[in-house]
Amino acid sequence: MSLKKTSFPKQDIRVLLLEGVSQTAVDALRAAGYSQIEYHAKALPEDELKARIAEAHIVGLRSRTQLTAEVLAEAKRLIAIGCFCIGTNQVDLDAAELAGIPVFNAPYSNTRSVAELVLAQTVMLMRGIPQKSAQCHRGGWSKAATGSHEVRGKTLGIVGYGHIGTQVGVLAEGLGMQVIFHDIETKLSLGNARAAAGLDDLLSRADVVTLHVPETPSTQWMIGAQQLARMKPGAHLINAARGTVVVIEALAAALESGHLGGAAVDVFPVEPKANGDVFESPLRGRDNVILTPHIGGSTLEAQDNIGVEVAAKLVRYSDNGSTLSAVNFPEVTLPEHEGSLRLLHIHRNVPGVLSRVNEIFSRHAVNIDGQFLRTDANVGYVVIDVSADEAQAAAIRDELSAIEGTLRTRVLY
Ligand SMILES: NC(=O)c1ccc[n+]([C@@H]2O[C@H](COP(=O)([O-])OP(=O)(O)OC[C@H]3O[C@@H](n4cnc5c(N)ncnc54)[C@H](O)[C@@H]3O)[C@@H](O)[C@H]2O)c1
Ligand SMILES: O=C(O)CC[C@@H](O)C(=O)O
Repeated sequence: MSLKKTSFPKQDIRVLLLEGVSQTAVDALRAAGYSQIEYHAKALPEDELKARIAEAHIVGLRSRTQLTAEVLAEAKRLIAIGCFCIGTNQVDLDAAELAGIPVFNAPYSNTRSVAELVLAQTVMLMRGIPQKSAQCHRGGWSKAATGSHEVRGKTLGIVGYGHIGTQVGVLAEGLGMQVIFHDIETKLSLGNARAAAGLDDLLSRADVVTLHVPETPSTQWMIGAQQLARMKPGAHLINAARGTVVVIEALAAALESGHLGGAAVDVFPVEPKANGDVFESPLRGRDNVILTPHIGGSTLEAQDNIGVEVAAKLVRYSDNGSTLSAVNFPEVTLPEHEGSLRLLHIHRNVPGVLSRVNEIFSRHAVNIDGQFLRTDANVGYVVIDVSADEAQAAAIRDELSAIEGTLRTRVLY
């Protein structure tokens, strides 16, 4: 296979894939010429993570690996991070950006999987199936309709009306539910869904409340004892968002007191690092709680799609410099650079850098075929296509690297 040359051969680019990301990612990376792939089925302990990431140019992970500022400080060679999931809260996005490292994710690939699970849990909880199933497992038999309800005509309250929340709403309306939602942004209502007057209003009206917010400072512990007390007696809570959104001890207390009828919880404040590790939770042992090991988005369909999508974003950035859909970085969509060398310069967004960049190019008297620039509050990303030979490009790159405020430079040949 003839491979387009990059600043150093693709075959030398080391890709570290963690947490058993789908084989489709490995296949896509190999097909694009990336052969140095280190694959781990689990998350690594922090010490090992630091040692492995120090060697890596690209890292791929799911929700368990914490890429803190401390871990990223070890990642001297890292050029890109791929979160093979929706959530990116496990990465210190600011620290990554200030190290000149874009972070990519798969914002839609497992949306449907989560929505289907939540819909199923809504039906199960409203029918009291978790308790009935547990009873049968213990040899019991209680064939009563008490506490068992159709979902038709009941109210589903969706907190966070984004990609997943809206899908859940559409599916729930298909079963005849009334959908209300609460979001901090003004959202277009799909179908007959209606915005609630606020979180308290939603909590006091819904038969089932389902959470679909990201982990942010505004969502941390947003459902505590006070909010649970506002829910209707006998109502149910579903959390497939993030474990930090619900105060789990308060949820356990609301279930213990009988105020809530049941819950389905997929995400936890502390989750085991690996399959087989012990799962500790105050919700364990309760018949009216469906517990799942953070598998809302874990279907083969979703994982395969995520593998393809995130690998493609990493390859596009590594080969071409394109940062389209990066979650922490100025987004630049770039054409191919056939016939030109492409220089990438990532710098702190401070005054004077761009004029120094341009001064270097004019001094070298190379023809500029294209220039692309995007900035955000922290970082500037400038991409320059030039007609130059490799020696000129290397000289320019060295001068660019010496500009104060430079975070990273690369040449794509
Ligand atoms: N359990 C799983 O396996 C699984 C799978 C996928 C996603 N998730 C989680 O679900 C979250 C939501 O995913 P999505 O794709 O729908 O995200 P999204 O960004 O499309 O939607 C999130 C919505 O929440 C809203 N929001 C943010 N802060 C809020 C607040 N304080 N109060 C009310 N609304 C608020 C946003 O405005 C947005 O509309 C992800 O961030 C991830 O953490 C979990
Ligand atoms: O695959 C995972 O580990 C996380 C899945 C989910 O929480 C997501 O954010 O997409």
